[in-house]
Amino acid sequence: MVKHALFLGYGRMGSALGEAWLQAGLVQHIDAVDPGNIQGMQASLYPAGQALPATDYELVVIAVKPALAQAALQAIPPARLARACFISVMAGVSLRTLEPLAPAAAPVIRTMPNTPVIIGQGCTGLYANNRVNPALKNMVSALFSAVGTACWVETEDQLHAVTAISGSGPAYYHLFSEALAQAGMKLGLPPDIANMLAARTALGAASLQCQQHADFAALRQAVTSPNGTTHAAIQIFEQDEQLRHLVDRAAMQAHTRSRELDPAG
Ligand SMILES: NC(=O)C1=CN([C@@H]2O[C@H](COP(=O)(O)OP(=O)(O)OC[C@H]3O[C@@H](n4cnc5c(N)ncnc54)[C@H](OP(=O)(O)O)[C@@H]3O)[C@@H](O)[C@H]2O)C=CC1
Ligand SMILES: O=C(O)[C@@H]1CCC=N1
Repeated sequence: MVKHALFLGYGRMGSALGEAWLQAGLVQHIDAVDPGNIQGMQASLYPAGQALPATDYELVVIAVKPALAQAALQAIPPARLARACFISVMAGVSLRTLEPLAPAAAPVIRTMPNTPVIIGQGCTGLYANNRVNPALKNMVSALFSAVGTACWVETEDQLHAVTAISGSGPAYYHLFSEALAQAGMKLGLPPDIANMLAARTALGAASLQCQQHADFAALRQAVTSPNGTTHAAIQIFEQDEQLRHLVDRAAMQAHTRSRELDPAG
């Protein structure tokens, strides 16, 4: 168990992780620096600039926007961070940028979670610098497994792909659900029924996809009767592979943006 953690940024992602870890008893106490007016949290909140308790933090989680990483870290007295392991959830920001902001030889772990961590259904890609020993790796695996599924990637560069697929991915599914529900309304369904059908269909389909050995194409084919209604719809999506090309382009754009977010370039 982590006794004392410091969070820099306690917005959507920081608070989702911090509050879940406190709730699960994986972290005993959190001090969170955040200028926002955040209410109802178990963590002790400190507006940016206010003095922190004289504690040696074991864990520092950096959950500010990428451009604020340097300012947020440099505002903390170095003595508080001397023994800490650093976890970043920031998109794009590389170890090359992060390591000089932490004490020399500090263990630094980059992570890319996604919003379903809020309900314990997230998935997180993880990558550690060479100062992270196996015990620390296990501890970090346990933290992120407590909010969903966690996997270590082999290269730091792969985190850009994790960001493009699962970090940003929930928004893609939400957009598809918006479009599907709107189509339902155009076809005469009341909004509450159209929204419920879109959401429940996403949940059911995702649950099938998460079964062991699931084959996405086979699952699609199981819905698609020859010359039936699904076939009629899929023909539109698959015309000139338009949907696949669109998804490819969108993911590539997110990947490029992730690279651009690193102040080290
Ligand atoms: N949202 C997502 O789906 C995901 C986000 N991430 C990453 O998480 C990070 C945070 O994103 P998210 O939680 O969505 O953003 P939020 O804006 O919800 O949270 C960031 C928080 O940091 C606060 N903040 C601003 N400046 C400072 C400072 N100097 N010191 C401490 N806190 C500060 C902000 O306060 P204020 O608003 O008052 O400025 C805000 O509450 C980003 O780097 C993003 O790449 C990673 C994966 C998924
Ligand atoms: O949009 C973003 O930049 C962040 C990173 C992944 C999800 N949200």
